Amino acid sequence: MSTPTAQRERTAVVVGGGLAGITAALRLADAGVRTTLLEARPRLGGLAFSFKRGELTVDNGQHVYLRCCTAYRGLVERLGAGALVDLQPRLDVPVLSVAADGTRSLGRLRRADLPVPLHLAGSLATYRHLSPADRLRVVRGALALQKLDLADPALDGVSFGEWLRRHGQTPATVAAVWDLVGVATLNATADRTSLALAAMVFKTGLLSEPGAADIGAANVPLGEIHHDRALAELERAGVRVLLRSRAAELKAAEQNAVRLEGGELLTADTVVLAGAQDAAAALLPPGAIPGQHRLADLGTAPILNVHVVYDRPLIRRPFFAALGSPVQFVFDRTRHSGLAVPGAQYLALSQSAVEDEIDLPVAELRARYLPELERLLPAARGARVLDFFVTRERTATFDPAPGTAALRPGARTGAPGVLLAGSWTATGWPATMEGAVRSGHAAADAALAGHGRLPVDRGDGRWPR
Ligand SMILES: Cc1cc2nc3c(=O)[nH]c(=O)nc-3n(C[C@H](O)[C@H](O)[C@H](O)COP(=O)(O)OP(=O)(O)OC[C@H]3O[C@@H](n4cnc5c(N)ncnc54)[C@H](O)[C@@H]3O)c2cc1C
Repeated sequence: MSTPTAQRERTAVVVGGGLAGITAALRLADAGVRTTLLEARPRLGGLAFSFKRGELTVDNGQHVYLRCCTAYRGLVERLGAGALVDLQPRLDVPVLSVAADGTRSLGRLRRADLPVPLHLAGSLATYRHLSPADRLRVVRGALALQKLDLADPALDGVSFGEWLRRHGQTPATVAAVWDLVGVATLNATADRTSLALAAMVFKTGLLSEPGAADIGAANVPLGEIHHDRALAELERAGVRVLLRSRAAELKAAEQNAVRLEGGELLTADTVVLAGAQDAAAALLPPGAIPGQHRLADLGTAPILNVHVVYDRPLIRRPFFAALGSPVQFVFDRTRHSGLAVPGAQYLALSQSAVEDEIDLPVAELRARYLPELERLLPAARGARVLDFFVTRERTATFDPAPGTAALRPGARTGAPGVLLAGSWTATGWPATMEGAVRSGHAAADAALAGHGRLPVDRGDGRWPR
């Protein structure tokens, strides 16, 4: 005879060891649920991971977060990794452009310690990449954006680009401000982005609190936080972590059962599917969520990272953005990577929304990017390239196109005890670490609801305890 759930220890299986799955598993374990975390790959961290290349430890892609990413910051603290991330005291993005005659111009997107929206006014007023008239246009655009109601479903039917044009934005303002920020955060140009997602990003990041957009990043390889620290903390919390363990089938019944590729069957009251949308589509019982057959319509978008090790230092700042160049953002990775060649510098170019480049051969990317780096950085002209390689993430994010909101399900499904998590679910955020962690909290909150007075995620970044 089976024991009633209320009288025995509750159990959960979390499928997927990315940030969403790590969060959900920790929360469930914290609440006393006997939890198993399955990860198909040999490491945790999902899309935000590191690997070894000779002496270098390489991140698959440069990851940054903003001060307003409270849930991600809360997870980092929960993992005891607060000292392994840095956060700018004040937003400061150097933006470099080089004219055809070689004239270099460095603009700065910086914030002051003033209330919103004045915090950006001084920086915009002197922003070299825009004429005075265009600077005013940006201010008007920002004020119009601030008035948008993020709860209005109509926003998702419009492209950000179309809205920007309707609000007086020019190709110059789109390139120097809206796409400069938007492509990196949304992984699509304004014309291909839902106004709902763009408005969410700009309102939250630039127009909520003065410090919201201060930029942070790990000061160690991502794997030290998302794998090493996460594994240690999950095990400390009592989670059974099974790496190299792919869930092949979910049998939803009174007791849900997950069959591993190797044949093992794990039964659990709660199953959190925390893989990407294709993984969820493969495992969800038929009819578990409305519009399940449309999950594949939630497309994906690529991110490319171009890694170059030079024999000498070329940049002094931790990162800069380029304008009027195929180069988007350039990060100094020397310190994080363990590069041991004295005097050498390791730069990583983070290239978002690069559908037309993601499959180009390395030789072609080298021919495209090395001369461009020489044009942007005069010191590169005499420098020797010690290493050049690329990392390609073809399905880095979901495609943030208009119409996306309707395709993103919430955590709850119609199958009892089966929940969804992942940055692609309905968090309101674009595909980010923040969205992933929020989705993990949402799944845990839904799983734990009705099981007594357990702490829930308050959305303030403090780990529910
Ligand atoms: C190159 C790149 C740069 C990025 N830059 C940023 C950035 O700067 N800032 C930012 O906030 N975000 C960034 N992102 C996005 C961010 O990394 C993701 O949104 C986030 O990590 C997604 O986490 P997740 O847990 O939702 O999913 P994932 O990371 O996709 O994790 C899902 C996990 O589930 C596992 N899985 C799937 N199916 C199964 C199965 N059947 N059985 C077992 N395991 C399974 C997968 O192996 C994977 O590990 C970037 C992404 C990339 C790729």
